[in-house]
Amino acid sequence: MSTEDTRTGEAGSTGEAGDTGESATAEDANPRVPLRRVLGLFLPHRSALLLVGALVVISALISLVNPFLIREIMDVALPEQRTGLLSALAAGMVVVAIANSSFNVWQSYVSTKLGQRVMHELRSAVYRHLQRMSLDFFTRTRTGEVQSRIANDIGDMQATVTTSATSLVSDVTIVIATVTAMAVLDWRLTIASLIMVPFFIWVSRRVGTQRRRITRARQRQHATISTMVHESLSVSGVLLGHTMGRSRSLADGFSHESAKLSDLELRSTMAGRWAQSTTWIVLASMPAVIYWVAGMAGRGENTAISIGTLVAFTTLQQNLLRPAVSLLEVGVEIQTSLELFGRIFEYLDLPVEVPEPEHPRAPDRLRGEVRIRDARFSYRGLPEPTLSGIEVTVPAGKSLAIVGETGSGKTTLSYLIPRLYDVDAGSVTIDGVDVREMSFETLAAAVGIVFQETYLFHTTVAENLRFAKPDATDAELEAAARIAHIHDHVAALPDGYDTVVGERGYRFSGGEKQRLAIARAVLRDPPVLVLDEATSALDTQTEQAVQQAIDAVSAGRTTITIAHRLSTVRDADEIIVLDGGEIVERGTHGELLALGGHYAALVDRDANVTEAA
Ligand SMILES: Nc1ncnc2c1ncn2[C@@H]1O[C@H](COP(=O)(O)OP(=O)(O)OP(=O)(O)O)[C@@H](O)[C@H]1O
Repeated sequence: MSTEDTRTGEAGSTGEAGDTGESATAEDANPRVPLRRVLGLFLPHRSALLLVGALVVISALISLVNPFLIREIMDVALPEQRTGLLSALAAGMVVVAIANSSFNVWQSYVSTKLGQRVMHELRSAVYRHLQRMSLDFFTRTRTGEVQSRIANDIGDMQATVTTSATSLVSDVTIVIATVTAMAVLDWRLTIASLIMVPFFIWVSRRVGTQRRRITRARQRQHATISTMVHESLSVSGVLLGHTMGRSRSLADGFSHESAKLSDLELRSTMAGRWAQSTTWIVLASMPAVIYWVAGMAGRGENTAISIGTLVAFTTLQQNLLRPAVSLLEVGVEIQTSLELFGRIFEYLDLPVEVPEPEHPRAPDRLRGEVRIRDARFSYRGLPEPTLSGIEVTVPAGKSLAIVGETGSGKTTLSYLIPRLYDVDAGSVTIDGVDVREMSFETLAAAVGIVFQETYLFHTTVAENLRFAKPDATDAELEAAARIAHIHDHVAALPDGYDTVVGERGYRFSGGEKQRLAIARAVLRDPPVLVLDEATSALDTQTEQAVQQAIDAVSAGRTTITIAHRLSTVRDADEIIVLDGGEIVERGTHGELLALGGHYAALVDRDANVTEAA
């Protein structure tokens, strides 16, 4: 455990690289996201989707009515001075405007709700999936990276998906309907208007690709910034930064990364702006072209275009302006969101390395016999196995101590029991059932762990303890705290069990935090207790307090202790000595001393250290 913590701790000095602790997933990969997969997310909401589509089409069609009313006003009602018809047509125009706006509001409500629902499902799915990832994933991935994908990527997607998808439908409908209406009015003017379309499509695609590239870089930069904040502005990060005199250089490093993000944001916003402006200018000049074409066409016989048609036509053309420009923008936005979807799908596609069995088995009665048979385990990427040929049986209620040099594999072995990793070969069973066959719930009920470094949430003592057992009564909390020898301390605090422990429990001392962790572990009353002993980091008095707590909670349970101080393992029923991931000696304290091998040497060294202290 300690080795691992140091590694992540070192990565905390993000000031230099910002990219330390790179994710296991290949960040440079650019997986093409199939559009079908994105659409698949919306499929379960077919009815809402259809409603949005219908509303969009209706409001687009309604907006087409006005030009025809205008034509009637210009060509019939006004010249023929038919006041009744004029009033009806004018009233019609007002009704159309009201109907159009009402449908728009309704449609934006339904579509935003739909978009938010899909994003919420995606966010939850990613969180749920990441909860199933093994420890391996988290030791390789920057926490800020995970945070950033859930917060920034999905957040940005939300904006693009909800607005882009609806404006896509709406724009396409308006464009098709308007062009049809234009063709009904006059096909020659329509052709003259559409001549530039292929050019616009080409421009949009180019800008889209460019934007996608910038988005990828931008989201990665977001993740870097999140990681830096997460690592260097946490209690541990600040402690390290201050004591190493690196606060200023961390701030400079952050400033550098922040400037990079600003630059990327600017480039992302500006990508394609020139193309958009050109499009706007061309479309806005269209009426001029139309008047010119109409004027020219009007010189021949039988080809004159009525003033009404001309005004109706240019009105339609103005209608086209906004959706046409927005369509080009939507094309670019879709490319952007595909990139974001890609980053999210990448996480969703990560294989679950420690899967929960579909048909779990549970021991008839949990007694707490732990058996490890011929177990082998290798960390990914390491050439040699970290553990091999491990063969241990701890009868229910007995104690096992694991000792060995630093890096010999003690912590790794303890991880195999609660299935933080799965063995590569061999098996781990509890009361005769392979841990791989147990549901996570059964396993958690069977094994309680106290890690070397205590992790507490930024909430009250009571809430922290209840994390182990949400329905625990106050009396149960107190009983657990008493066993762990921490009740008196907590009760003496001004707010007692309602005291907020502070970020990661920094408002408690090391020994107090450990005893809280012990109380938390025994609250569930697990028959097996794994203790990664950290007493070496504590002073003698605190160590005694923690040891008393450990002795108290160990009574009647199977305990597997990773011992860093040999004074604490004398009474263990069995001691195994690890060396290079293999068991090199086993027996009781007396037997191992008599053997005069590794254990005796370790005890010797430990005694010297204690004496020297
Ligand atoms: N996540 C990991 N990925 C790769 N290698 C790891 C990982 N965790 C530990 N190791 C390596 O596996 C070996 C065993 O580590 P482990 O933490 O089990 O040792 P330990 O005996 O508990 O040491 P200590 O007494 O210092 O806590 C070490 O060489 C360590 O560097």
